[in-house]
Amino acid sequence: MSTPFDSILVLSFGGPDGPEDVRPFLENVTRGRGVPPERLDAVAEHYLHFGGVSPINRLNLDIIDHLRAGLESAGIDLPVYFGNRNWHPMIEDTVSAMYDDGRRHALVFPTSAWGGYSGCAQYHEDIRRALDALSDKHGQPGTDLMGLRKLPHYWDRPEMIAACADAITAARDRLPADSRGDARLVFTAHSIPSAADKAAGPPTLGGHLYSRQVAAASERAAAAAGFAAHDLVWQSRSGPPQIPWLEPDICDHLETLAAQNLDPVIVCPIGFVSDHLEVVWDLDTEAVEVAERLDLPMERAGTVGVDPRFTDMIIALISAQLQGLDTDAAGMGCTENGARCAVGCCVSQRPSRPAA
Ligand SMILES: CC1=C(CCC(=O)O)c2cc3nc(cc4[nH]c(cc5[nH]c(cc1n2)c(C)c5CCC(=O)O)c(CCC(=O)O)c4C)C(CCC(=O)O)=C3C
Ligand SMILES: [Fe+2]
Repeated sequence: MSTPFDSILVLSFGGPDGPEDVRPFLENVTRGRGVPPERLDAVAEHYLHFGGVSPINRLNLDIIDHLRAGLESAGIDLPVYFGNRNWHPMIEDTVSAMYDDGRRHALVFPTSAWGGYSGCAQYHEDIRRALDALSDKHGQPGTDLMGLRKLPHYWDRPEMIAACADAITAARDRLPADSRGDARLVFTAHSIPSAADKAAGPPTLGGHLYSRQVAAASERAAAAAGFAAHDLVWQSRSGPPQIPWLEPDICDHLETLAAQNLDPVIVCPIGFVSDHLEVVWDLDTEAVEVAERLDLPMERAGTVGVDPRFTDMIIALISAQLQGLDTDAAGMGCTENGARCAVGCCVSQRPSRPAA
């Protein structure tokens, strides 16, 4: 569909809004993906600890409020919609409502900055699912009805790196003045199965696109914050224990660091744009408990979603598209109607999901 863009869809992961949502939400997340029941029980507990409410929906609505205000100041008159992969508002319902409102060509902003199956390809699958649902409803191919163009990976945008560096500096300033100079900087992102990381990105680039992007973003943010050294670790692992995932885990790494010395640690969740459950539970609860047991002073840096530069970045990505940038020039991850970024790109490792 080559009509001009007439709307924006913010597309995210979704999270429960109350205790009764927790189980059905987790069922949606893990549909046929080999997450053991014990792990699901444990994760359900994490959500129930917060009354069954994930902060993610409210945080996304904040991002959308800022985006609407930013678009207005930039003189861009496009309505902003919100849809999720795993919980309400579900992308299928949102896209259907967009169609009913007369929207025919939307730009899709995903709340993941990264490549890889979970961070990019799965968002393309969400877009295809929504177009399929539209097709079922109207009896015509979804792509004859509407076009949806996902914006590119944005982990390397200068606004992101600058916002992340400032969040690190702010965390360092919260440490006691006499030990700040020795602080150790540790970046963390969501772990994924090692096989999924190996398969991440177009085959021509040799795989490992996700972990390489996270490593490169960490390098840049550390340098911008004035750190000569840093570590990169992973968090929130799920899946059966016999399957390798990216390591080390943040909590294991805190043990390793404490065995060396008790210099304070700054933990920067570079892998996430907002303080959702993976941050407030896995870092602010679990990792904090480990650090306290070890007597290791620890400060967690904020996430970038609340920084005005994050909004500026989304608007810059949108403006580039409004100026007629084609998908190839826009950067990796930008395709129309859920098309893969390249042949064989991020092919899912799960036999239950055939590669498109
Ligand atoms: C790379 C990546 C991102 C970053 C990119 C992006 O942001 O998209 C991310 C984000 C998120 N992950 C989230 C939550 C969950 N992730 C799970 C499971 C999994 N994540 C994976 C990867 C990622 N996940 C993987 C490989 C699995 C295994 C199962 C599968 O292959 O799908 C599970 C199941 C239970 C468990 O095992 O933990 C839950 C509940 C929430 C919402 C938090 C909230 O509610 O506030 C968010 C933003
Ligand atoms: Fe996840």
